[in-house]
Amino acid sequence: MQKMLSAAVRHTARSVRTCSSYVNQARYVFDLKENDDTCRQALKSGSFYLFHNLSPLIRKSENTFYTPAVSGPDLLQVLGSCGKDKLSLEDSVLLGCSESCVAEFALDLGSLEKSAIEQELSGKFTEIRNAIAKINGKMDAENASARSLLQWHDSHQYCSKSGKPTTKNVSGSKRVCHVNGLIYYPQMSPVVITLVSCKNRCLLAHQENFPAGMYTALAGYCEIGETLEETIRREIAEEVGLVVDTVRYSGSQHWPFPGSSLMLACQATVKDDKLDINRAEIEDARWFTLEEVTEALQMKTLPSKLPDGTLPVWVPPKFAIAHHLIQEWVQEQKALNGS
Ligand SMILES: NC(=O)C1=CN([C@@H]2O[C@H](COP(=O)(O)OP(=O)(O)OC[C@H]3O[C@@H](n4cnc5c(N)ncnc54)[C@H](OP(=O)(O)O)[C@@H]3O)[C@@H](O)[C@H]2O)C=CC1
Ligand SMILES: [Mg+2]
Repeated sequence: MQKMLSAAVRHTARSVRTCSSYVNQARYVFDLKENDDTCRQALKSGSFYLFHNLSPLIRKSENTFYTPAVSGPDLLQVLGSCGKDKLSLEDSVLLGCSESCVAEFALDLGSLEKSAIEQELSGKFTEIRNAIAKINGKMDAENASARSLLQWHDSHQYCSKSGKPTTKNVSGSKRVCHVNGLIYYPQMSPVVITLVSCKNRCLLAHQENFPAGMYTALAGYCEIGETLEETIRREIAEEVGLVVDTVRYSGSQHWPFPGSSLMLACQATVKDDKLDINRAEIEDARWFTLEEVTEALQMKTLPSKLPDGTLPVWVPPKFAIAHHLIQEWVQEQKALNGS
């Protein structure tokens, strides 16, 4: 009995510690956002993900690349030798905190000479999509939300009502106009991305601005006043002339290109598969079989040309939610077929 009790206590203690640890982290981050002095203090012991004009710093260790977290004191030293008068730790934006409650920030060093900092930090500032490809196709918070936040601050320097400069709070969770008190919070646009299917085929589309050969699910920005389902119905009708029958939510992703979007991914079905493509928006849209989609999923980004000079169809890489929507459909089809 005693043995069972202590096992139960141990189990409870472990679950409480895990839960309380997440709660502690969430509340610590909330405090950092709300309280300038707490955040100022945290900057000294925080860790920093560094960017140069929105390109993240990546470092190579043996054969792998990673985005290094630079400590506050190390960063101060770099700023000291490369341009202390141009930037300070307070120009950073808060990203969150580690499990051990070390605050994590992002700082864009775009006003400093790139090659000098790269040398100091033993890394390279790399265009974000190339950086993601190098760090094993992972797009984590250091890249996604950091880029969106830094970009938002850069483009919200002035109040749209008074025309006067806005000031960021220490954490960067908002900007304030001191003339009229207006508060600006970082914004993102909701976007639906829908994989439409009809019986045993799914619809993938290619836009003029996509890389050659890349086909993906249909996407579109939500308009004010619309529900998620209404946006899906409208976008599918606008882009390919189909009437959506059913919609099922699948997942979501923060997407930092070109600005900051919340991608809401859904599976949808239609009863009638006759396409009427809106060529102003979509260059091509086609129904694909399970075999064709399975093959496209296995293709590497930018596959080599076929003997006739064309590129085989490929789909977005794993860091895009489109990839997971397509993979989900493939798995469901295979389950239906019993394969
Ligand atoms: N993560 C993923 O897996 C994927 C992400 N996406 C992303 O989804 C997003 C939307 O897809 P897309 O097909 O282009 O969308 P839409 O079909 O809605 O067309 C884009 C056009 O909508 C207009 N628009 C309306 N509202 C906005 C807004 N808030 N921000 C920017 N443009 C707006 C713009 O037109 P105008 O410039 O004429 O004003 C823009 O060119 C893209 O940013 C794309 O990167 C797409 C596919 C996969
Ligand atoms: Mg679209």
